[in-house]
Amino acid sequence: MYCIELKNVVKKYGEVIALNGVSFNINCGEKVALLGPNGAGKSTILKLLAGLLKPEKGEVLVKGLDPFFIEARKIIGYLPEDASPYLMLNVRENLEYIASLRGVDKDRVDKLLDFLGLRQYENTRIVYLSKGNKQRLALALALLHDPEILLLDEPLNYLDIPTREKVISLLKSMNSTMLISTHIMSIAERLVNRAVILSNGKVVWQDDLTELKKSSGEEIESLVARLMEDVN
Ligand SMILES: Nc1ncnc2c1ncn2[C@@H]1O[C@H](COP(=O)(O)OP(=O)(O)OP(=O)(O)O)[C@@H](O)[C@H]1O
Repeated sequence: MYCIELKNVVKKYGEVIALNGVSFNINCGEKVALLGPNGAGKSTILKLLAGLLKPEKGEVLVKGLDPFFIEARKIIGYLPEDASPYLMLNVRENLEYIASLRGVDKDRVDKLLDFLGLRQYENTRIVYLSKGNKQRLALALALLHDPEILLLDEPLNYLDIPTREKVISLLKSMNSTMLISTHIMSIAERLVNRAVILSNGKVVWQDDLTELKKSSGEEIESLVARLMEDVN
């Protein structure tokens, strides 16, 4: 069984066709980058997999389950593009609240506070956090239950360089199945083995990034840009 499966998925927002027959699979334990120009449909795919949207047509499965099911939600960690934790709570309260819902030990909250450099902000309300620190908290919330399946929308947005490096090492060390949407190719190259490239709501290319680089000899950034443009 695949850990992530999309079969001929069509998703519309009113008249806008965001996804037009998208199919791809991800094996359990695999780390895959979701690449594509602005508006290609990357965030929509992650929202469908997180159970926040339903497709008009086709099937979206997480370990064979509809992501709307509680059993699926338990094993998913989702970092939205512009995460909005509970604004009236402070950093620790946000983490402890989600930890209690997920049945996670409070030690894990402390570990993540330290790892992500949030200790000094633990009593700060979200409205007073910088964008980077809000992103650190959003990452902590997605990672809290050590999820089997991680859906990350631009995980390194707003983070400073040392924190980026820490997060990259952490993600690399995890055994979770990951689907990571990013515009930063160097990060995709360091984190994943395979990429799925979307354009205009369709998969236009998917394969092993190392093989692609080897076979073309071109810099990966320009190669991927060309793959995206060829179909526009
Ligand atoms: N809530 C919405 N209402 C209407 N249209 C939407 C909505 N959300 C997304 N869209 C449209 O759906 C398409 C896909 O959007 P999506 O956010 O999935 O793209 P993306 O690849 O994540 O883009 P980006 O790289 O710019 O974040 C775009 O045409 C976008 O304008």
